[in-house]
Amino acid sequence: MTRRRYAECLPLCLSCRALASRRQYVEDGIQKKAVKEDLTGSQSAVSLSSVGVTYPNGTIALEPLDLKFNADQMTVLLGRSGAGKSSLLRSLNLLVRRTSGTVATSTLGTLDTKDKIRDHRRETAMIYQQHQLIGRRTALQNVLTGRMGRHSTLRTLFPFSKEERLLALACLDRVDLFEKALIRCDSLSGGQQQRVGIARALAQQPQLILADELVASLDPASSVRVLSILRDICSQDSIPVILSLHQIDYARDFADRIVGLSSGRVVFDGPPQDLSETALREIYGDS
Ligand SMILES: Nc1ncnc2c1ncn2[C@@H]1O[C@H](COP(=O)(O)OP(=O)(O)OP(=O)(O)O)[C@@H](O)[C@H]1O
Repeated sequence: MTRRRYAECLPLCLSCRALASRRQYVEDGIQKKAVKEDLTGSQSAVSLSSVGVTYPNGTIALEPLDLKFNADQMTVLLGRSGAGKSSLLRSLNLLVRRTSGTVATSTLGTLDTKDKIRDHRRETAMIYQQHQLIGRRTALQNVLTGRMGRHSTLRTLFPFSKEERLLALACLDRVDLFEKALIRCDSLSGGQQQRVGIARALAQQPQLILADELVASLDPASSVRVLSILRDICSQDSIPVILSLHQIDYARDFADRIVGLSSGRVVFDGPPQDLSETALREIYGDS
């Protein structure tokens, strides 16, 4: 970090430390609790009713299914390749066209209007396996892109406010990357990049976090770190986290709930301790 850039960042960094320690985020000068107060306890945060997905080429990715995902619950989707995990995740943020059924959230109700769908997408963070970061931009700049959806197109032409930069720094601090704020993302390790992706998701101030095979290309130590961070966010901020994994051991270690899919159908739904050999055969077959 050059001396000038460090000097620019330092006042923000110092304020950010205080901000992060109080676990409060700031948006447009108004302090907002990170905890989603209206998504408490076992109240359902997002639910699918009879949601089915058939792609235009006739592939049935999801048979009509009913699922509810609660706040402060980390749900892992397990299943063979092609079982329908990504299609389920994409149904939850309405990025895939449903053939049947409805999606509802506890704050917006049934997502049946353009406005509700836009609001839901804005409040749903998606974390991808390949990070989807801009390599030549700093970690801080990448995290700030999580704020884009909060502004009109015209507003995005202007620099981010100090409050938003503080929020982005607090999010980087949350994933232990505060010191890397001004480092280009293509200079970070794969695990660090994935943590920047999580910080960007947090900057979105989401009501729901979805993650598609986010540890697929990480080493075991980085995978455990990333999954631990997500689990902490889920329990401390009461944000439901739903992620697909291929590693059964990680599902057992980190999930509150496991949903097993096979050929677009739910064949297991329960806590990790109930994931028996029989259940695994239902999910993965005998091979
Ligand atoms: N855009 C698409 N058009 C047509 N078929 C699709 C499309 N996307 C997925 N599919 C098919 O739908 C089924 C479910 O795919 P999906 O990606 O949801 O499975 P998955 O469990 O996430 O698999 P993986 O673990 O390999 O990512 C598969 O048969 C797949 O080939």
